[in-house]
Amino acid sequence: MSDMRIVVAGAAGHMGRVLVRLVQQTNGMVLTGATEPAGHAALGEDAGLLAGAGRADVAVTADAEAAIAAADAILDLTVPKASVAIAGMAARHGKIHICGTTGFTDEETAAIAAAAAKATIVKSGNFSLGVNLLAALVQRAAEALDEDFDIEIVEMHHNRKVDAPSGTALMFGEAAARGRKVDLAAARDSGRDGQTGARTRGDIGFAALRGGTVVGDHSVIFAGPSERVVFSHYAEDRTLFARGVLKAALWARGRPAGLYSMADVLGL
Ligand SMILES: NC(=O)C1=CN([C@@H]2O[C@H](COP(=O)(O)OP(=O)(O)OC[C@H]3O[C@@H](n4cnc5c(N)ncnc54)[C@H](OP(=O)(O)O)[C@@H]3O)[C@@H](O)[C@H]2O)C=CC1
Ligand SMILES: O=C(O)C1=N[C@H](C(=O)O)C[C@H](O)C1
Repeated sequence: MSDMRIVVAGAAGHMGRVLVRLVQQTNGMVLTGATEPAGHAALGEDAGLLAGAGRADVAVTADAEAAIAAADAILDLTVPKASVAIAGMAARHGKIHICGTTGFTDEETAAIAAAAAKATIVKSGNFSLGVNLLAALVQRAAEALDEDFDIEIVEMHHNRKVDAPSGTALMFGEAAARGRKVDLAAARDSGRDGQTGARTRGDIGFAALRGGTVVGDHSVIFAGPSERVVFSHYAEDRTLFARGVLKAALWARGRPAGLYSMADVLGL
């Protein structure tokens, strides 16, 4: 089989640079495109050199449409507006879109789901094996522990992060809600401040901390009568996420159009 042709969106970003490096180091893949929006300072630079790896002979371009048309897959950990546009391009050209961006509105989420009628999209708020395994365990715990156990989800990230709760925290919230057979939108309680009143039984609470260079810490706490069950995950390096993104891209090759999750990729 020929090498899979890969475009990295947001190639100058924190995750973009890690992805470029990993694609260059991975057998069976070749970097054919790297994008940033119009006016970006990195346009025209070599994506490999920008990533601190070897020369890739791929100049960063603002023409994402042409890059996608000439590739098999685009790896996209950017910003919500860009991801919606990329999903549309992937649909127009029948390509693979690996989407790890977080912070979508409901409308943006629906637009990406619609694009999956014609594109093969793997979308996840967290591409790590550990987080996806933990989500399955959280669902199981929420099935087993009734509403005497209050569910609270706490996350901490670096001070650049612009969305809260994190995509991962929301994944854990969805998993807990599935286990409890409730709708997360109805049970969700985020950002308590001031005279909040007592906690509502059955709510799923979220708290977001921001500071320093923390890559991503998450805990799901089941606080019950006289005991707490706590599930935690600590990301130590962004390569963790990039490895999952590449695994998803290889898995998606040859799959029909549709919206897939990392749980599908991992068979969880
Ligand atoms: N699912 C997962 O496993 C993970 C998800 N994430 C998510 O990935 C996203 C990116 O995180 P991070 O790398 O830290 O953020 P960065 O801000 O470092 O990188 C985002 C990059 O995307 C660029 N960008 C903005 N608009 C476009 C566009 N239209 N086309 C192409 N590129 C564009 C930005 O450009 P500019 O310099 O102009 O801002 C920037 O270079 C976040 O939503 C984060 O939550 C992060 C880690 C793991
Ligand atoms: O912004 C980040 O950095 C991360 N974002 C994802 C999220 O919102 O959960 C995944 C990871 O935690 C890092």
